[in-house]
Amino acid sequence: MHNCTDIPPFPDDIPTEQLSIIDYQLLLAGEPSEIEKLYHAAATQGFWYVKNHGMELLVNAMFRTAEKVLNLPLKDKLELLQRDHRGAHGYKAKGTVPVDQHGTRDITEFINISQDDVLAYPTQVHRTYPAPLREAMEDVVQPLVRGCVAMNLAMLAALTGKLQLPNGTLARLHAYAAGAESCSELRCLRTSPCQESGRIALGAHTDFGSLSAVFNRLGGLQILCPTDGTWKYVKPLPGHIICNVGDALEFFSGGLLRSSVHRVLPPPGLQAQHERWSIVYFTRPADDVELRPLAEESSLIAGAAKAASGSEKLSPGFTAGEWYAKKTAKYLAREHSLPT
Ligand SMILES: O=C(O)CCC(=O)C(=O)O
Ligand SMILES: [Fe+2]
Repeated sequence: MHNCTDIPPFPDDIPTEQLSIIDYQLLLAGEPSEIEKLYHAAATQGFWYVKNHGMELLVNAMFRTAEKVLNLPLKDKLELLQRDHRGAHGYKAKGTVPVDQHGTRDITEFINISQDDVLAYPTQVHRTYPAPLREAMEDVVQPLVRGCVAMNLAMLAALTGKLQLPNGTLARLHAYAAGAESCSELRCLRTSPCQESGRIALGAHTDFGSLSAVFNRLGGLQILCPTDGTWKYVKPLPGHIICNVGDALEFFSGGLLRSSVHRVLPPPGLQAQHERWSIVYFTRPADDVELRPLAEESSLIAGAAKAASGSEKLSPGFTAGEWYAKKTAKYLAREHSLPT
């Protein structure tokens, strides 16, 4: 299922959001039109594709690793359960989170792998992981996470300039001093096949951090379109990463960048009979970074934050670590009452 040629095509008759495609190599070369395209996408839809990232082989290997991990017996996976905000690195079983007002549960399981643990491996920072992950750590997980860190830092650097912040400002908020803890992580998700119409696999949410990079093969990801308020699919394109802005970057930018609401439905059309796998890498600020507009560092951001004044949304009064804990608390509380 991880080979794009094996899967039924994404239907061409469903509402689909057109996203900009950013060429990672042009971005690295500092091409002004590419940087402008990225900023525009981040400020309007909050989502875009990235091509020419050079990580496709690692991504395929990570899908194979994810399959081995999530195919472990449920009792082994339950030993990896997320426990609290610190232990949000770990396993979330399917059926633990209500996805609508009737209390219908999600149909997606996932495991969160802490970036701190990956980069420090074999030293353990937060927790241990099962054998299939440990075995792939050096050849697959570490190089993939390093590639994602580099890509997201390159995009943050480009956005730093467009937000008229001094060079290095956003990078600094995501630099984890030696020994400091971060919430950045790699997530592997599996959604059971489902042909029930209207079923939601993963409920509507925004991402907590600054930037997310989504690798998927089958459709199902939808964004709430900012212009007309309707749900639109994001079509997976072979070799392309789907990237999006998270809450932290919306706060830092005084609302200039958009953390868009999204959700996952079972794959559309003929794809619905297949299991859906995806991998997401989340870049999050260091735990102690305060979430608020960076108004002192940029008059552009100061102006935007002022124009949006009254919107508590932009200064929630939390650090990144507290924000993450608050947002995860809702489903961590339910982990121990799994439906059978
Ligand atoms: O599976 C996907 O395509 C997206 C998953 C997602 O939005 C998330 O895990 O935050
Ligand atoms: Fe998400």
